[in-house]
Amino acid sequence: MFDPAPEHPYPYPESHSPDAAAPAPHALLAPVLGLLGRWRGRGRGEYPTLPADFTYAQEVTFSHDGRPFLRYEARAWLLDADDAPLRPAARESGWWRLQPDGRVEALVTQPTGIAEIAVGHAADGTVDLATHDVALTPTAKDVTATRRRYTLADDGTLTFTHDLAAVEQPLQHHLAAQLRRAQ
Ligand code: HEM
Repeated sequence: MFDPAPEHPYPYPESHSPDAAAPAPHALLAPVLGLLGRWRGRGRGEYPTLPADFTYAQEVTFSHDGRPFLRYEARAWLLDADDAPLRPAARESGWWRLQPDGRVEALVTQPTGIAEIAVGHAADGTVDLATHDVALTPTAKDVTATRRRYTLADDGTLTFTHDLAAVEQPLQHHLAAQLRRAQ
């Protein structure tokens, strides 16, 4: 006989903001407290293998459940010249494991068959993550490295830049976006 589990005893959805009722953020999240929540904004992208630059919008969410890691989720969609949505673009999700001294270990997976492990540092409103390892499914594009930088400015703008080494190209600019808190 199936014995159903009791309802999940911990708050769901996970806490999005530092002042949410519960749970309290873990002390190791201190360097990334300013990122908690949902962000939305526009960006531009390019890569030497692509025929043209592109403009996109993106929504990014950082949440926590009281333990020393962030849940990370990002969804992008391409925009046409009139700001209208063209089609869904990259999405990814993962975990940022905060270590003492602001060190960060991140695990990020994408539906394009790419799983990244990145390491870096969070301090003073900036998070800088660079590839430690990449695993690819058999049909994924050949991504060898990335670098992701998030910078939170005093005016509340979160700037994101993403460098990419892939398809035999060296590490170089792929994306830059500016995000603001979304409701
Ligand atoms: C906001 C997030 C992103 C957007 C809007 C974006 C957009 C694009 C676009 C429009 C293309 C051209 C192909 C297509 O039309 O689908 C592309 C290609 C590509 N992107 Fe991104 N991308 C994003 C994030 C990423 C990330 C996180 C990675 C890898 C970690 C990545 C790796 C690649 C690769 C490998 C290609 C193929 C290049 C080629 O084969 O010539 N992208 N991206």
